Amino acid sequence: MTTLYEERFVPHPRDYARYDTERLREEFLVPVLFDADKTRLTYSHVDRMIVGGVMPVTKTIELESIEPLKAEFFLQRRELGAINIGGPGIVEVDGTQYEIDCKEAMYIGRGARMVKFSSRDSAAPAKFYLNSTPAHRECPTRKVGQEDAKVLEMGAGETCNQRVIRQLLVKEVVDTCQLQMGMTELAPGSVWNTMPAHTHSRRMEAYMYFNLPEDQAVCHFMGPPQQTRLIWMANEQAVISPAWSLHSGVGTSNYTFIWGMAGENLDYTDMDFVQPNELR
Ligand SMILES: O=C[C@H](O)[C@@H](O)CC(=O)C(=O)O
Ligand SMILES: [Zn+2]
Repeated sequence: MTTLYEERFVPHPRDYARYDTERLREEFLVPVLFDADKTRLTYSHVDRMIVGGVMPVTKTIELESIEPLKAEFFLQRRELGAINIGGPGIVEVDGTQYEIDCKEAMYIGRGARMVKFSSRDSAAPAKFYLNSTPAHRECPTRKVGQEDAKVLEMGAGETCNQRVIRQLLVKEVVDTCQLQMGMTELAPGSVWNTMPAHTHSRRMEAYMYFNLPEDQAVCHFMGPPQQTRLIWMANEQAVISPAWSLHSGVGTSNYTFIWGMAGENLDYTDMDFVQPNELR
């Protein structure tokens, strides 16, 4: 088997408040995404988002359907975003090849039957981070490079949150059903992401931290703004943020992360902000 998957259910915020460290990690943390020549998927029932990783080293890896989808092929009723965080890679969709370099994205619309991932050089393998959500219509498959991104400069050195947000799969850039994805890069010396924090009960979100030195960590905050908890995270791990949860983090160094959202709308700016002094 080249595809390993896990299924996760939807925690209720009242139950979440009683979880201990281990239970919090079991429900929300996705500890391993990249495994040589394998696809790893976590099917979350939170907006049915699948969070995963494909790391082709010596082989070409085909995207396979998994049992919970009860589908003939993975994208029969879904759309997919893939962002490469490794060496130069190739994504092939129904016979058409796309060169996807580090920090470049691919949007693959519903109905694509054969999706394959490979690396240019097995010594510097590609690592494709995946987010997939149910789709009600077919949107065209296309590559989204760094130059296509909508760029936002946020934060400041004084508040240790200076960062650049690159919106890759957003409605201004590419047509999607419900998926949105992008990448946020912190400036050296800046460590806080998504501060001031926010919630958006219209959409769930997943964060995947990378470019974090192996001996460093990100302390990720979650929960309703008046009842937060934390999850310590390592490089190349993801965390699921249900619609009732905020999502913010502080690192022991700077880092980059990929965010992906799905749900009610495609309005990135639709957020309910919470100021730092209002958090509990
Ligand atoms: O709803 C939007 C998402 O949480 C992120 O795009 C926020 C983010 O990258 C940041 O502020 O650093
Ligand atoms: Zn958000």
